[in-house]
Amino acid sequence: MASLCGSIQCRSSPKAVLLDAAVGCKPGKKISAFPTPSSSILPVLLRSSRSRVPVVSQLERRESLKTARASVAEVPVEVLLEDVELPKGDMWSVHKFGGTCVGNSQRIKNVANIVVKDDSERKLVIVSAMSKVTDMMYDLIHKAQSRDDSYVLALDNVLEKHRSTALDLLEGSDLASFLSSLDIDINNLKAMLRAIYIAGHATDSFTDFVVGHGELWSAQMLSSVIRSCGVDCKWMDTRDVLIVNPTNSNQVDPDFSETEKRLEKWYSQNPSRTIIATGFIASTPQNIPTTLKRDGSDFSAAIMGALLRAHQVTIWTDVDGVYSADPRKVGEAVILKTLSYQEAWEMSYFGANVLHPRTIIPVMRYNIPIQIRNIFNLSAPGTKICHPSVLEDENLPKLESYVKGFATIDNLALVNVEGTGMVGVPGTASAIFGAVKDVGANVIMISQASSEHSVCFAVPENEVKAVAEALKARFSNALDAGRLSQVAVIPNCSILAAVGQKMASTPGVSATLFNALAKANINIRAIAQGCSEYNVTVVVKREDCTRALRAVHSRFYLSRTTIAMGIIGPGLIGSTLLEQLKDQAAVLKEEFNIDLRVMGITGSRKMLLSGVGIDLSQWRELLSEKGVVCDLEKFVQHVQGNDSIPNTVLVDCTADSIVASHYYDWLRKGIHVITPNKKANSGPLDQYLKLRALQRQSYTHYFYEATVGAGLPIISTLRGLLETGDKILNVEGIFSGTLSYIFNNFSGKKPFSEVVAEAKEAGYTEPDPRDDLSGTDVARKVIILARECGMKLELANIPVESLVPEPLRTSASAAEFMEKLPRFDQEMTAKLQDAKNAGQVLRYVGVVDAANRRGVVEVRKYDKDHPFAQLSGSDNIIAFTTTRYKDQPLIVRGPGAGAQVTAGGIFSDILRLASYLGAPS
Ligand SMILES: NC(=O)C1=CN([C@@H]2O[C@H](COP(=O)(O)OP(=O)(O)OC[C@H]3O[C@@H](n4cnc5c(N)ncnc54)[C@H](O)[C@@H]3O)[C@@H](O)[C@H]2O)C=CC1
Ligand SMILES: N[C@@H](CC=O)C(=O)O
Ligand code: NA
Repeated sequence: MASLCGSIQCRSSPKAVLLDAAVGCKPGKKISAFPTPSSSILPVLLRSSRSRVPVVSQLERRESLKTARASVAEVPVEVLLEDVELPKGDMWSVHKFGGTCVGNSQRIKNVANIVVKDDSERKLVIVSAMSKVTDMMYDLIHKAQSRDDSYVLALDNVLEKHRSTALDLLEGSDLASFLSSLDIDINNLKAMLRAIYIAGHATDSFTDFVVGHGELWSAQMLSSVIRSCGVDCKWMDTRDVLIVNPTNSNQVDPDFSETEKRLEKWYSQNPSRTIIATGFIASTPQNIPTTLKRDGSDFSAAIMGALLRAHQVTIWTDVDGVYSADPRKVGEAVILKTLSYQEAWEMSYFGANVLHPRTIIPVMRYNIPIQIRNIFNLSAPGTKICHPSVLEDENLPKLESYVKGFATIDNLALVNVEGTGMVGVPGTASAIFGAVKDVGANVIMISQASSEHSVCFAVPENEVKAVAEALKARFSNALDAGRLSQVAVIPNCSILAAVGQKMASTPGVSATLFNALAKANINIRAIAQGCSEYNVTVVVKREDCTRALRAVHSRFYLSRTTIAMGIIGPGLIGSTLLEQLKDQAAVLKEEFNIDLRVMGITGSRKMLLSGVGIDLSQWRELLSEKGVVCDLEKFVQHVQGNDSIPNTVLVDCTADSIVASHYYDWLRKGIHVITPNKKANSGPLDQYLKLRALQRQSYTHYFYEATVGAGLPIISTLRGLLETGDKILNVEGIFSGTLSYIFNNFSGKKPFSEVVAEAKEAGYTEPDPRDDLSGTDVARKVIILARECGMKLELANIPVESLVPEPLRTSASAAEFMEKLPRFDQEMTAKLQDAKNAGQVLRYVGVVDAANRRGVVEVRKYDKDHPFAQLSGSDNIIAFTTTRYKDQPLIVRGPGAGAQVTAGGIFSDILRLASYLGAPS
């Protein structure tokens, strides 16, 4: 029989018995059959040409052939084949192996191995051309029709690739058969390409005929290898079976009933439990070769799976399955274990490299699952695409099961047709889309609000010019008359779609999606959701698309809440924060789903950058060994420009007003800012107001709890009072950890300068301790709280009593100041003695006098039983007197300076940010 090729194993199945009887061999004994030219369609193509190629198609020959030639132990014998009925049902499993799966001889052996190991009763295997071969074949056509002689050489390369693969794979008569059939094919191709060369043109069917050869060769080689493993196996040229009708959109529609008839007939003449069939290629009802176009082999497998009512169609590829988002854009994308047909459909429509939607339709009719598997990672279970009722319970977090994945389409433009003249006018939409159709543009998304003032739709960017021109021409009267105000084009857009079957009828999914986008500061240009609710589609600026994808992906718990952090100023506080982050990172990841990645650390001289996150156990060594000259702009770009992380925060641990002056720009870029640095909030009022206004307008966060009272909840307490409608009358307190420590410990036993040195050593002071002793630091805190209460004060408005001896105020450096301070010890001892004599203690206090809208910083004397006199260590104490807390003020007290508590306050702001960005609370 025509397609018997190589050796086959006799089996004791009914069909095999028939064959066994015919050839007189026992089950298990090998028989061989002669090959036949695979290019069975060629004569059909050339029937009307004057070629010397025989004009009887193999199909026709097969019609008339009632016998097939076979051989036992290489001796040809005639085998009489009787019609055998094609069994259908779940005894069949269908596999499809793409080009990379059969890319070389070793891979073809692997494929054979997988096929042999599949213990299904019957198997049909669709195989693509070896990788790159289809492109090589298209290149032959291209060269020949451009009259480029090098097509001859290129054809030799095609021949050589298959010859050498066959030499690796096959031997004996199998090899001889294949090589002889390959030679015939190549000679036929040579003739055909010559004809194309002379004509300078290739028709579609000529092209389809040529390019389909890759599949013919890989199917023949694979079937030979499988037979050599002792498995009864035949190869099928699907052009003899698969019949399709071209549609006008460069697609084809399978003719299922004709294909079924032909498949049954083919099977009756080629009964086998394992069939290796060519993917991609098919014929028209007139037996003209054609192809199934893009992703054609998947489609071949789906059609065959449906016709056989197979229990499963496995699509073998080189990825572990379908990802929740493009893994090149979202590093944390996960493989989905299951998808419903509709979900797979939507994902692939929106650009996910899943399956072409049409591939799903044939199998969906019979609820046949499609399994996507990685041929290079057999341990990965892959993704199963099936009816929603059989989706496995994956124990996924709730939201994940609602939204399965996200996909994007780039290079789009939005067209907005706007005007009052459209309202209530039937036919407007038809006229708009009629004009779009006339220029052959593909409308990807449509959105129209019910006010009917505008119709907005997305088309591929390269089609938008023609669309806009067509619309302007079509509506020129309406535009002139003002019934339409504009046909506007918004270029550089992308679509982001969230896909999930369970989104239907689940409130809150789109709210969560939009919320995640808002929090990532991404503006949505247009929205569409069909009433199937399987996808929610938004249009965003192209430059925002990847960030948008990451933000929504991370929000729906497909990945952790991941934040890219940049730490500026790894001094005392900064380095303590890095230490705390290092210790807590694993717990945050595992228990709270928060993944904090320090992507950069910059001091004032060197910076260290990382693409994945700095190893915090050795950041000091890395900074000193691998650090580069610091450049704040580059640093910020790097931290924000990370590939896989949607959220960025810069943590300013300096006391630098220049660093603080960048906050506005950073927030505008969507970068969150967290800081213990008081310079921005106590700096020039106009800049402060601008910063806060920006912060309120956007979803970008600016947290600065540690600027007052270090880790103590001062800002948050004040906010809480104000936001719940309380009225602040007065905030009074000891705001300086340094001064608190000094006054708590300066009892006269040690000189004043020594106590100051202790405070510095303990990490309570500002980088320059004069900022503490001068009262400036306290004045800044008073300003910060006053402004928080809505008072518009500048630092200069606060009268401050300085403790820095007059002659030291102009010392060149903090070090010089510390060195000279002992000269003034006696002066301070005298002040202390004055207070003691009066039975009182000295305390350095700051006051926000909200009632009188002023602030003050001064040394006050307090009785020894006053709460302010009871402090120890670096304690701060802050008393809020409000309308609600009038008789007894609300008091917050505790250590208000020091590395651990300050870094802890910053850390807690970072976690607040994570929770605002969607981490579970
Ligand atoms: N020490 C404490 O208890 C508290 C401190 N703070 C604030 O924390 C901040 C840091 O204080 P410390 O760590 O004690 O100071 P520090 O002097 O130990 O550290 C500051 C670091 O910033 C670096 N730096 C300065 N300018 C820079 C620039 N332009 N770019 C990059 N790096 C730069 C310095 O080289 C230094 O490493 C200050 O704003 C301080 O007011 C806030 C609350 C409590
Ligand atoms: N130097 C400051 C540190 C906190 O802001 C202080 O002493 O309070
Ligand atoms: Na605080």
